[in-house]
Amino acid sequence: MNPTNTQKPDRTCDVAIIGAGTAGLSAERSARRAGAKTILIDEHFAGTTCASVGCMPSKLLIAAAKAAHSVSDAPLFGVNPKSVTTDGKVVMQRVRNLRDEFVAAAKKSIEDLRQDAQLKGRAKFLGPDMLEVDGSRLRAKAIVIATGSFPSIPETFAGLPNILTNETVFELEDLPTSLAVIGAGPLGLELAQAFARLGVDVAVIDEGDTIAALKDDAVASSLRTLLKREFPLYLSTEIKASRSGDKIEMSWSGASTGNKTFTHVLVAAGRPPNLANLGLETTGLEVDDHGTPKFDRRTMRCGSSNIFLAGDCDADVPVLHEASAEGAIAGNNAARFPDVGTSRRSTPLAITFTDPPSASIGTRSDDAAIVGTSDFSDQGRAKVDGRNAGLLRIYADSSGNLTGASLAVPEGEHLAHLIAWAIEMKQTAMQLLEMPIYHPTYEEGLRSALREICSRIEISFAADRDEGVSPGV
Ligand SMILES: Cc1cc2nc3c(=O)[nH]c(=O)nc-3n(C[C@H](O)[C@H](O)[C@H](O)COP(=O)(O)OP(=O)(O)OC[C@H]3O[C@@H](n4cnc5c(N)ncnc54)[C@H](O)[C@@H]3O)c2cc1C
Ligand SMILES: NC(=O)c1ccc[n+]([C@@H]2O[C@H](COP(=O)([O-])OP(=O)(O)OC[C@H]3O[C@@H](n4cnc5c(N)ncnc54)[C@H](O)[C@@H]3O)[C@@H](O)[C@H]2O)c1
Repeated sequence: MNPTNTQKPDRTCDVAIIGAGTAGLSAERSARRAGAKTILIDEHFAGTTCASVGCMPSKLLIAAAKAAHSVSDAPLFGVNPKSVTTDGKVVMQRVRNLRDEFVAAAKKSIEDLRQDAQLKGRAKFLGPDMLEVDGSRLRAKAIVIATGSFPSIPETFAGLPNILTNETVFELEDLPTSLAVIGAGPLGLELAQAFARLGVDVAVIDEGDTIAALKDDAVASSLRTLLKREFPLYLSTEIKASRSGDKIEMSWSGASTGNKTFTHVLVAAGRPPNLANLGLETTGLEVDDHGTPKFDRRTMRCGSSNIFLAGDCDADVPVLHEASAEGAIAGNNAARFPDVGTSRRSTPLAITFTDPPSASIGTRSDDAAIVGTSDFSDQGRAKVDGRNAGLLRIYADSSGNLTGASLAVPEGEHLAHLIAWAIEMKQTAMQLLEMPIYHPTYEEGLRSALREICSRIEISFAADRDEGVSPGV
């Protein structure tokens, strides 16, 4: 660690937290609860990314798309809605109105802090225990960095008109006419499908071949097939963009070749950590190849320093519940510093809210893992609802202990939680099969995968248990 900065501070505290997002707010609460005098610093105090430009506005747009889709799906059931129109201005206004309510709730938790526990301005390290915030110096015994992430915009889009990111797309007054979505990660796919279902001419283009961050090729392939019924998805391509009047001409080559002019482009090409210009070079922290400080995810501590990381800025698991968990670990340890404790981390769980939703749960321990598969094209309840498609794969070790899963199936967000909780509770495939499952439900779809795992490890069923697998009855 670099030596302590010897300049005289304007203020002092036990724990300074940089960033009032989900992770920073959690860190502040946790440090305060542990008895520390805290100061929470933010450039804007504009509400969290989740509430303002992330989880909540994206789910509001998806909710509108779901309404539109259920109408377009109605003829399948013999229900024929008369003429249906989408009022894009009303769609976007509702997104913003409810988004503003979530933002107001996030801001309220900041307003509730003591006045002397908040500091507005951009923070920069002057040394490992000293920050400069808009010209004033703050010394802290321990510091939590919770500065979030920012949208990466590839060079090819520089200077072009109507280039959107998650930070600007929800400000559109009306739905765009056409939209190229760059990136087939969770962000790109969620918004691409939502806009497509609301009548926008959408295409998704990605330089890689992964979709929705899924690592299981069979599940990814199943989701890819389903999404391609709704909009073109061009993967493994090199992308070029140029101005065409007030529009953007996109061309791509590689696994597929094409070009098309779009009124708007949504760049969803990842969100790297927000760590530039933070003065990290004055801290002496060891950084990885991307410039992110190395840290222990059980303590959130950077090396043997007094500095902790939390949330998207650590580039570990950039989802909300992990930002909140990391904030609590970092804040508690910062307050206890140097008496730092280790915390258990929960089973990895990431969900992408496409339809069907996809999810990655736990780990696929190794190549020898036993895999059980459920094909939802024949699942009873899914057939009833006209949603019978998708694949679910559960992984177990050689004793049948559940280790992970990957899925893209209807109601997948709920099934993903059941599997994650079963893994947390160290359940085996057989133990999960012994749980009550009501009929007819999507949960019944877990059974084929679990039974396959049991049969592979040659676990025989108890004589008083039914071995049957039936899609509907
Ligand atoms: C479109 C979108 C949809 C998403 N959907 C989901 C979802 O459905 N489910 C899910 O779990 N996750 C989702 N996420 C991810 C989730 O939003 C993030 O993981 C989470 O918001 C990260 O919180 P954070 O506290 O790390 O960062 P933020 O909330 O971004 O907070 C960082 C704060 O640091 C401040 N800051 C930065 N630098 C400085 C500095 N130098 N000085 C002072 N202040 C500074 C910023 O002003 C900001 O307030 C989504 C993300 C996006 C973009
Ligand atoms: N449901 C959720 O939890 C949810 C939803 C949306 C976003 N998020 C979070 O938001 C963050 C950003 O999401 P994301 O989907 O942008 O990130 P991501 O990194 O998962 O996906 C980015 C995609 O863009 C592609 N890409 C990168 N550079 C490119 C280029 N120059 N040209 C073409 N394609 C390119 C990558 O190959 C990748 O597929 C992530 O941290 C994610 O966890 C979460």
